[in-house]
Amino acid sequence: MARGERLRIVAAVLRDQDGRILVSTRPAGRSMSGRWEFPGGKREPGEGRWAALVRELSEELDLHLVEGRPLIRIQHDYPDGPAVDLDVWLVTAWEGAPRALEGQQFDWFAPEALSRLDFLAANTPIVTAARLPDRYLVTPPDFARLEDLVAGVEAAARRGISLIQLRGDWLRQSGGQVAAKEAVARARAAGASVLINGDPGLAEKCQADGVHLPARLAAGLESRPVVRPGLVGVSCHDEAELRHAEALGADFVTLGHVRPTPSHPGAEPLGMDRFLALAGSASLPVYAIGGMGVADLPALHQQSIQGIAAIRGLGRQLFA
Ligand SMILES: Nc1nc2c([nH]c(=O)n2[C@@H]2O[C@H](COP(=O)(O)OP(=O)(O)OP(=O)(O)O)[C@@H](O)[C@H]2O)c(=O)[nH]1
Repeated sequence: MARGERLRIVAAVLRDQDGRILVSTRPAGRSMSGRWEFPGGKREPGEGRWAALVRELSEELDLHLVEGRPLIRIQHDYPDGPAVDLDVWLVTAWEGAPRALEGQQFDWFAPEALSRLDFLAANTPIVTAARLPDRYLVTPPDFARLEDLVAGVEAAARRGISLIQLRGDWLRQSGGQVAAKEAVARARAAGASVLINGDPGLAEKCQADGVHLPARLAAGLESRPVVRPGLVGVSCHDEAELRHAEALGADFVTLGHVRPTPSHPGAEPLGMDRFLALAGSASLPVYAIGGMGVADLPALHQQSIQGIAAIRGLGRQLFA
């Protein structure tokens, strides 16, 4: 392999009707054998990304892939091994039942169980991307009463928004903690995870699923604030903040503002081209934030972006 050349790998995240994800072990005789990975392999010269994935899954597991889209793309340099470009797809339709054709083990796991498996080192962000949804709702700053906010969080969760960030000064004001705890409980009962903006201690008190750090708070940290399995998200606006979030061991970032947004009047937006260039350099899942809506998702998915984070674009009306 020429110096600087990366192995181009395609890999698949297959999710069954129960939300379980298919993973397999590396067969005996291969590098890093016995470790868990997502099925896939090297692209052949001249072969398209999807064509390579279809071939690999047929050769390894006797599956015929029908439909899928890019999920995440990351680069990883193994200290004693190859430099890889991992192009991971979320496969949404396939035919057949898996059969191990290469002597590997395979199994279906609930997303939260994946983090207990001994995966290849490059796979941590892929496991996170496979667990996380493509919509991340941030609560609005303006609402009439705390009860309305709690009801809005519950309504969003019932409508299938499965990742929600509670944000606002109200969190630290009278009644805020009680309301946050109630919002966490009701969202969880409806199948959603809730992160608390800016306060790991409060996240713990509210039994939330993690914390979301504003950039200025992240800047003052040298290590990840919450132990796994709690999620840590970080807001980023430029390359330095993105690199710092990666160094902290954040699970994911929001990156923006992509477009002008009423939340940050007058702030110069990144614009889509700059956003895509920065997001493409990230080694963790990235949500586009700032003037984003559900209509942006197909184009973002094509660029291996996790999804969108939004207040207005994901249900402002729920908090009326
Ligand atoms: N299929 C797959 N490969 C992965 C993942 N994560 C990861 O780092 N890789 C790396 O990507 C390469 C996969 O190529 P491959 O599966 O065709 O490799 P191979 O069986 O010929 O084994 P080799 O590494 O001994 O050459 C390996 O270097 C592997 O370590 C993953 O989740 N799935």
